[in-house]
Amino acid sequence: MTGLTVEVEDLSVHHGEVRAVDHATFTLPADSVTGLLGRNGSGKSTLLSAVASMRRPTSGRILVDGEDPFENEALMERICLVREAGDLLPDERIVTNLAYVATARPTWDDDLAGRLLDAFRLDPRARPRQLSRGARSALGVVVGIASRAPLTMLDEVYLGMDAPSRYRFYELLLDDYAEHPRTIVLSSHLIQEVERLLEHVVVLHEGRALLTGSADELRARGATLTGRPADVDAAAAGLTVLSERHLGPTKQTTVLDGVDAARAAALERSGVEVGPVDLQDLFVHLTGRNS
Ligand SMILES: Nc1ncnc2c1ncn2[C@@H]1O[C@H](COP(=O)(O)OP(=O)(O)OP(=O)(O)O)[C@@H](O)[C@H]1O
Repeated sequence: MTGLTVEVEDLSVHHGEVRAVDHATFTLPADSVTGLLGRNGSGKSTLLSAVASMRRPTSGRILVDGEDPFENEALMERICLVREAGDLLPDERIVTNLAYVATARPTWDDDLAGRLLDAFRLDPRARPRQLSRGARSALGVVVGIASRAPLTMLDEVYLGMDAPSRYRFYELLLDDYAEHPRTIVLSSHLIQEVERLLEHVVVLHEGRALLTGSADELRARGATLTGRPADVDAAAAGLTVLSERHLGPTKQTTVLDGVDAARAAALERSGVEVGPVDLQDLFVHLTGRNS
């Protein structure tokens, strides 16, 4: 089973007067991990619920594996959207809930679900309503990973999970993805944490897909310049500065555009180290303005 491709064309989804998604266009490649990055209220959840066919687009088009997902039952069992706690029945035991999910998901792996419950120390006899917020989120993670859906969308599933649990989640997701490639979308604003997982990125801002591409392409749009402060300042002169940090006697400045391979080589020769841009810096720069 391979992952599904998602094509979003000029998509708008309104909630009454609110244009939650506003003429967004992008493609998610099959068998990749995409970060859907955006500030609060940028439209991430609305967009994902439209792809999962829980909301009808106001205009524009969504194609999943070339088909419209709306009321498409055959496609629905291949698409899994996990929001907090995975939309489970709050008063049924976890084991009962998972058995119910399994009947709806042909790709469900029961052994994996058991191992994930152990990893997050979730008692199968517990009921979702009794769980702490972080444990409920971990249960959502179990549903999302063990479903092994060809299109798996995890909408800020880490809410309330502490740092060790979140890192465990990233590790378990990557391990399973390596063995069973599929299309995974992670919506998040914890960019520094998820950055290393991402192969592809869509930055949503005020409902629009502001930036989309492979994570490496986006990182190559800027550069970090590290070295003696005077040398770094000279190298960054005239460029758009995204951030500046002092690291003991050295300075690190992140710039956008303007550092091609030839310029990077010249800077390296003059003692300024050139590295890729941090996605977080790029994200803050692009979405920080209230335009
Ligand atoms: N059911 C709804 N009715 C009216 N407006 C809504 C509804 N759901 C979302 N919105 C509005 O649509 C916009 C996008 O919300 P959405 O939840 O999709 O964003 P988000 O990027 O997922 O946000 P967050 O990161 O805070 O979860 C916001 O302005 C929000 O207030």
